Amino acid sequence: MSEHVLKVENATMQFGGVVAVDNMNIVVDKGEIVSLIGPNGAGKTTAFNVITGVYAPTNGAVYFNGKKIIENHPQGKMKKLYQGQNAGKYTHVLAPTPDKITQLGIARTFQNIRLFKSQTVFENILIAKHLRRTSNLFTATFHLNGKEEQKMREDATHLLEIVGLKDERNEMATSLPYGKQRRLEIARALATNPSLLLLDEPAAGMNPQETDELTAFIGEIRDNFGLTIFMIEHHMDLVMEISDRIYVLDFGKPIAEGVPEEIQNNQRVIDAYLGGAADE
Ligand SMILES: Nc1ncnc2c1ncn2[C@@H]1O[C@H](COP(=O)(O)OP(=O)(O)OP(=O)(O)O)[C@@H](O)[C@H]1O
Repeated sequence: MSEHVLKVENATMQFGGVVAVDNMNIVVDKGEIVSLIGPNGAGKTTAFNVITGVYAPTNGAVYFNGKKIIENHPQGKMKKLYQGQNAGKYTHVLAPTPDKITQLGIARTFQNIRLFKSQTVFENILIAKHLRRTSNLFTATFHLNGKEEQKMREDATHLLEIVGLKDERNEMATSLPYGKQRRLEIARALATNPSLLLLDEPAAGMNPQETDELTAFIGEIRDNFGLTIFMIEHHMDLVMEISDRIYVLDFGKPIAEGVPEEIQNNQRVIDAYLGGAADE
């Protein structure tokens, strides 16, 4: 039986009194584009932060290609609170750092663009390629023989061609128009050779034309790079057009899962989200 590329099991993330993610179960299969939607503050980014090792979950586990990569079980008083959810299933804490997650083959973009600001387009890609080899930014640029370095440069050039940024290669990353900065950020994530790509609101701040281009671009990179994509997005046109399946979060809990048509017609979703919070 083939394993899910991503499986989130009973994940709970609590910050003091706020339960940002509440016993969440999600699976994403190979080659799928799956979206995570929900009103502001529903817990979507927190879910990404759990999957990418930014936060160790209060409870639960994350599997990547069938291998458990993250798990936690509550201690002390919390143990009693979460006992019902996993009944002693988890035996130890496994909390890899984000760079270890990247090295496993999971890449991510952020709600706010995070490019290396004082570097060119090409350098942004090259640094990301080095980071796949080592998590240390300083050693990343050393310890390579000429051949390896040459290969990385060729790969970076090739990647810029594929994503349509080769003409901008020597421009400063931050001088690019907004839509292209987003594209560069995705390209930089691709430079780490992921098999799973997490996109956090890739269309945030984009105009309709940029959003249309991005929609096509996400489909293209899924096909060209054999990717599995898990995406948070508020632009419903993009979500409905491109998603194979959609999960809806409300107050940290998944309230629905299904293909776009099912989600559009789900009364609970309409009540919780589409009726009020959608921005389109
Ligand atoms: N580090 C943190 N410390 C305390 N509370 C947090 C932290 N991160 C998130 N939260 C809270 O968790 C809840 C979920 O936030 P989160 O950012 O995950 O929602 P979201 O669905 O991504 O929202 P948006 O669509 O606005 O980006 C919110 O109530 C938020 O205030």
